[in-house]
This record gives sequence, C-alpha cells and structure tokens, in this order.
Amino acid sequence: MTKKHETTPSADQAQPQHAEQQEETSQSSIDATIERILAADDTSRQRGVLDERARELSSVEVEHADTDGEQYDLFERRSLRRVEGLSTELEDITEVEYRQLRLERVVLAGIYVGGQSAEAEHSLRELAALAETAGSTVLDGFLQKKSTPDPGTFFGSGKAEQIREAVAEVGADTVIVDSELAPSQRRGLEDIVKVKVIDRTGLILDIFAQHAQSREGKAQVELAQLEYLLPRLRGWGDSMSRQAGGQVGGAGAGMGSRGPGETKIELDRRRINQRMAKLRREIANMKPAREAKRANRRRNAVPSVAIAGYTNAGKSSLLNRLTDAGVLVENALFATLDPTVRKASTPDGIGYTLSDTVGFVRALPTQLVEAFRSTLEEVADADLILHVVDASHPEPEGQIAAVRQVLADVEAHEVDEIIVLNKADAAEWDVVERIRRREPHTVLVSARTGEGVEELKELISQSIPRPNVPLELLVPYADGDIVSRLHAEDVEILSTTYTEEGTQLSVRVRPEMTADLAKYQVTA
Ligand SMILES: Nc1nc2c(ncn2[C@@H]2O[C@H](COP(=O)(O)OP(=O)(O)OP(=O)(O)O)[C@@H](O)[C@H]2O)c(=O)[nH]1
Ligand SMILES: [Mg+2]
Repeated sequence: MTKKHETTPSADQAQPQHAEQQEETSQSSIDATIERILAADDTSRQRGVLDERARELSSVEVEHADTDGEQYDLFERRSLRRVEGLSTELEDITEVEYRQLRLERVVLAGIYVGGQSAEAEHSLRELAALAETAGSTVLDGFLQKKSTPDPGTFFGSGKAEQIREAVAEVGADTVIVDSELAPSQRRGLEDIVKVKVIDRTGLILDIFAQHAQSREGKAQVELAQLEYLLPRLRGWGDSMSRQAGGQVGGAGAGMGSRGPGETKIELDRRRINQRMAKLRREIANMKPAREAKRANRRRNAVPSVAIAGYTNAGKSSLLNRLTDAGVLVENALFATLDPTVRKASTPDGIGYTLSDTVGFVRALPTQLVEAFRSTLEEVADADLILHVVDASHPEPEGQIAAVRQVLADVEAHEVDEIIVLNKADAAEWDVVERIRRREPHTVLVSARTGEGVEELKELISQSIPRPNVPLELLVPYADGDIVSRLHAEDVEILSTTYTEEGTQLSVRVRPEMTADLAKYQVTA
C-alpha cells in the first residue's frame, strides 16, 4: 500500500474528481475574481510565513539550568533522532503507517477565514515547530484564504495544483496540512500533490509516539493512533474499488464492489478493533495502581499540586527548580508525556506532591485527550494547578485558552489555579502586564534563573490545604520522639514553651493525627 499512486484509476474513482471540478467551475465567478485579487497578496504570503523561526520553540540555544539534572534521556532521545534521507520501509502499511510517518522534507499548508490571517500564521509557525520536533525539515509554508474547505481536496484543485508545483520545486516528500482532514480530503489532495499528505492530528500523534516511554504512555498513544487510523484505512469507504484493482466498472458500486480488497480491509479493521479493546483493557488495568497511590496520598492528606500548561512553557524546568528532580527538559514540543510525581515542601515544611504532566497544544487531538484521560484526571484531582505560561511568547492568551479548554474537558476547571508566568528572563513586559491585568492570581518566575521562585513557593504554601486542627499539647520530656515527629510531619508549630512537666506546644495538625496526639492534649 506504499504504492498509493500506482493504482489504476477506476471509473468509480474518477467520478468524484470530475464532480469536484464541476463544482469548482460552477462556483460563482465572484470567487474567481476574489482569488485573482488575492493572488498578489498570496504570493507574498506564500514565502515569508515561515521566515521567522517557529516561535513555539524558543529561539535561544538550549541552556540547562543546574536544576535540570543530567538530562540522560535527552541524550538518548537525540541519538534516536531521525536522520534526513534515511528511512525504514515497512511492508504492511495498514498496520504500521500510523507510527511511521517518515517525515523528512516537508511543506506546510493551511487555510484561513478572512481577517484571521495573523492567527493562521501563528498556527502555521507552531505547525513548523511541531514538524521540527518530529524530526523533519520544513522547506516552505502556504496559507490560503478560504472560508470553507473544499470537500474533495481541502484546498480546491487549483490551489492544490500550486502546492504540487511548490512540492516539486523544493523536492519535498510530505505535505502537512494545519487542520484535521477528512479521510477523503487527504486522499483527494494526495492524488494531486503526488506526495504523502498528513494533517496536524497525525503529526501530533507521531510526536507522542516518538516520546512515549512508560508502558501506560505507549498504550495510550497507540490507542489514540488506532482510533485516528480506523476511519482512514486506505481502501475503506469510497475508494474501496482501488482495493479490487479497478475491476469494478460503471456507476453501480453496489454488490459488485465486494472484492478481495474489502475482505483484507475488513480483516485489518477487525484486528485493529481487537487491538484497541486490548489496549483499553490494559490501560484500565494500570489505573488501579495509580489510583491506589493517589488514594494513599489522600489518606495521608498530602496536598497535591499539578503543573499544567502549554507545551514547551517550561513545566518540567519548573518542577526541577522546585524539587531538584532532574526531569527531562528539551526545547521541543511534548518532551514530557509520562507524568512525574515528586515530593516537595513549603518553606515552612508542609509537604506536598508536585506532578508534571503532558503539555497541551491548540487543537490537541480529541483521540489523545481521550486516551490520556486517566493521566489528565490527576490534574482534576489536584488541590492546586500551577498553570505555566511562556511569558516570552508574544501572545500567550491563545495558549492559556487552549489549556483551559483541555482542563475543562477533563473536569479540572474548578481546581484553584495560579498562572505562573515563566521565562521572566526573556519576557516582554507588555505581555506580562496584559496577562496580569486579566488574571487574578499570577506570579512571574524564571525556572532558568530562579527569579521569583521563592515568591511562587510562598504562594503555593498559602494556596494548598494546610493542617487545620488546632491543638494544645503538653509532651513530657520522656516522650521527646513525639516532639521530633511533630517537627518532621505536616504540622504547623505556632509556639513552643518549655515547662517543668515537659514541652508545651501550640500546633495545627491534619485531622488524621488528632487520635495519636489525644493523650498529650491539654486545654489552653
Ligand atoms: N529563557 C528561559 N527558558 C526557559 C525557562 N524555563 C524553561 N525554559 C526553556 O524552555 C524549553 C522547554 O522547557 P521544558 O521544561 O522542557 O518545557 P515543558 O513545558 O516541560 O515542555 P513539554 O514537556 O514539551 O510540554 C527548554 O528549552 C527550557 O530550557 C526560563 O525560565 N527561561
Ligand atoms: Mg516537560
């Protein structure tokens, strides 16, 4: 199935293309005129969109803060980077296509509705960053003004033809479209541009597949990929006749269209469904272990703080800064997929857990949100969310909105949230001011330099549930270990006085501790 362009076009297949052309010509001539007028604008737009480096990846060389640790994973990951021009051919593409996109030299393309070109450019630059993260070289980018996507080829055959020319000119082997394409649009476009076409969702899934490490993460990504792939199996649906080798003639693609191709596709489809059911079971089986851990934390009333935010905002760097965890930090999108939970404590010694999560992105594929639901639900369960925002980005508002959308999807929108404006060392002041005006709880930090981190720790300390049962204790000197325990555990010690009978303490503890301390209790 690698040889997608070798199949002889059947009458059946030619039909929709023909219809599409008709539709195209029957579109009002006003459209054509507008297109012509825009053409001038378009040529300037076609080049230049990607002249600036993709903003989503920071433009400064990656430096690591001391707190970032040894970054062994990074070395490993780099050493596995795709090498341009080398690729592994795999035979049974219906089975492996979804993990092996073989992106090498790519051309990007997107459409925008009138008046939203800035937004579309932004999105296309982000797409470039995603493509780079996936290991490909971005050669060119196009934006087309179009209010509704063409049902057959997404761009319309005229524009698709231009893309084909550009692809041929720069020698690209893949076109990445900045939207989610319907399976038929992807096929329609591939037939014109003559190289592989993938969409934003497929690209993000590919990055996730490259970065997944844990058994659970891998299973989650594979499930999302299969879900995405299922309706996209080549030969499924309208192009069934290609599978039958073009033997099906005439308009009636009814009974006669049942050929060997369909059987093969049905088989694949059944196998994929079985695999998906198995993955769902596996993921469900992994959940109890994580839930047990979480329940344990709950029982011990350890407050939990979740770090969430747009991809590359600096979540892992912040976790490292707050805990010395040595978690992988990379100037790449979706560096972290596997949630990491670390212990941390407030300046006055109240312990809490801090967890790093998968980054979010505009239009995070729904298949991924679904597959990662169990992971993301940990965020919903937290006592506090540190929503990390890249303050060196010119317009982080869109990112904040995208993150909140995902948080709402997993019902985490009611958890207390602190907006952590990170990368203070590289921030634009007007951006910082703008966000501070809009958001009630913000703090400006730099995970790299450590600036503002003390203030953030203080804010966390005030925002997590604190021990809240006041007790007056008198502990005989013989029971000195109790006093050390009070110091070691999550107890707020308000005052200590030494009397003849023992140490007198005024404390606040968590409810679970009151039973143990009952025998030392005195009335104030
Ligand atoms: N200038 C500057 N760069 C920073 C700061 N914090 C993080 N970075 C850089 O931003 C990039 C992304 O950092 P990460 O901590 O990996 O970001 P993340 O949010 O965990 O990213 P994903 O896991 O990919 O979603 C890295 O190149 C960091 O070195 C900061 O305070 N200032
Ligand atoms: Mg990370």
